[in-house]
Amino acid sequence: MEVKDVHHAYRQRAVLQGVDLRLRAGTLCGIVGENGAGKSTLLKVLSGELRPTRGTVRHNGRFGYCPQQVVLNDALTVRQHLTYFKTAYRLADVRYAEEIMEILGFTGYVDERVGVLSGGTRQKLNVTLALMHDPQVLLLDEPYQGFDWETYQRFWDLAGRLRDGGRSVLVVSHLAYDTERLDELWRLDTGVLRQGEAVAA
Ligand SMILES: Nc1ncnc2c1ncn2[C@@H]1O[C@H](COP(=O)(O)OP(=O)(O)OP(=O)(O)O)[C@@H](O)[C@H]1O
Repeated sequence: MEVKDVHHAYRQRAVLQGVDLRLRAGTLCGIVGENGAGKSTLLKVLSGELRPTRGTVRHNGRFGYCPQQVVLNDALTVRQHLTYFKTAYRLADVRYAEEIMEILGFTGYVDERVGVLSGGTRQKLNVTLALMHDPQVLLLDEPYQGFDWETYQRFWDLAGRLRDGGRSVLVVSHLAYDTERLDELWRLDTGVLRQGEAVAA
């Protein structure tokens, strides 16, 4: 994915002011920034949900986006969500989704209605739906919000595995824990990306 000179403003409020980013295959990249720095706005622009006021975003291949706001239907079960997305992604089966559910530890909820799930479990489903078509470029907005410690660790193991398999993974968060797991760390500050502190290989 290649991002060049991306700007975005909401009316008078300039949020992105010249973002440049090259996300290579097989990299796990983190973007941190304070609340309101524009991280979600940037991911919305990268995913195509928002059109930048200036600049370009180019990417090849399958693409996955996990938004910060969980977009689920409370009336449907977990299984019904998988079936719906299987059709949308034109998948032959949901085996890979089931594997992700196993890793994130919520297979026991497959027949539950989403409306009764805890916040953390809803987020696990949110992540699973963004991943289940095995995207080459994966954009995750605050993906581990609400995760317990073990799930949090498993999430990072999964992200590392995807990176090792040649996927590009971009994780956005206001917290920069576990930066040693990242190949690249960027800080969104006054509308531009600046190099974060060096990350050991
Ligand atoms: N739809 C909108 N209309 C107007 N202003 C907006 C809109 N969405 C976001 N903003 C403003 O743009 C700025 C950046 O918001 P954004 O949600 O991208 O930040 P963030 O870095 O993701 O924050 P957080 O860490 O709190 O999630 C904020 O000042 C916010 O109030």
